[in-house]
Amino acid sequence: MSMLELRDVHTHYGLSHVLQGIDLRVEPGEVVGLFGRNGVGKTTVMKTIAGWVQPSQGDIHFESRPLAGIPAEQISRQGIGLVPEDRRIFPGLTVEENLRLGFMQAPGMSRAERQRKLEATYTRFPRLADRRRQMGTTLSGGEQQMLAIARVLSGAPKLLLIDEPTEGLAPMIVEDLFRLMRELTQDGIAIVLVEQNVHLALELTDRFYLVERGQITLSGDARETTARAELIERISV
Ligand SMILES: Nc1ncnc2c1ncn2[C@@H]1O[C@H](COP(=O)(O)OP(=O)(O)OP(=O)(O)O)[C@@H](O)[C@H]1O
Repeated sequence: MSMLELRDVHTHYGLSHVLQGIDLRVEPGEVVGLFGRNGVGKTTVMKTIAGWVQPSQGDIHFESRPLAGIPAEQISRQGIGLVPEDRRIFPGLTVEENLRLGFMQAPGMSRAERQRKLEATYTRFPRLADRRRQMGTTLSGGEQQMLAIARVLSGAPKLLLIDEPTEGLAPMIVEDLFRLMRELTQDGIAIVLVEQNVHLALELTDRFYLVERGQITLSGDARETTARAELIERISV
């Protein structure tokens, strides 16, 4: 069994049938790209995996355990971290307080361990270290994205779901973010990435899925030239 498996997953918002039978898998350490136009349901796939919304039908398994119907906090404790599109930096809290809230997701961590993790986070994200006493919401867009990722990482996820991380960011920051995501995969973390910049995302992606109207209509190996070409063609029509 794969690390994560979705079988015939359906999700509704009220009467609106948004996901209409999603089948998807993620292997350990793999980067999976989830592509598609606006409004086709990519964010809903991510939220359904993380338990932020509940599927109305279908099975989701993470490390062979069923996830569907389990509360979001519990899913996060099992090792799935969602970095949402809107970043959700807590207003009125400093960078460090935002990070400390992330540690609360990690089960059974001692105070000393938490402090060590915090220092390790600052080593990986020096810009956050410089700004640790600054209010989180006063950071630049790129720094807020880093903070959102750092906060989720403090829960020690095995699988990260990252939703449109580069939206509205300057090209240099986008490069930093991709460098960071590459480092995370080298640490063995699997990633599901939703990204509008398909060409850039494909450089990091091992396998991809194309979502159209709540269904997966194409999937493939991102390293294969023909599969990549088909994806790019399908997305640009
Ligand atoms: N909370 C909600 N209540 C009702 N409808 C919603 C809700 N969230 C999303 N939708 C609708 O579900 C559909 C899929 O939205 P979703 O955000 O998953 O798409 P997406 O592919 O991630 O789009 P985008 O690239 O624009 O973020 C859209 O039609 C959207 O309007």
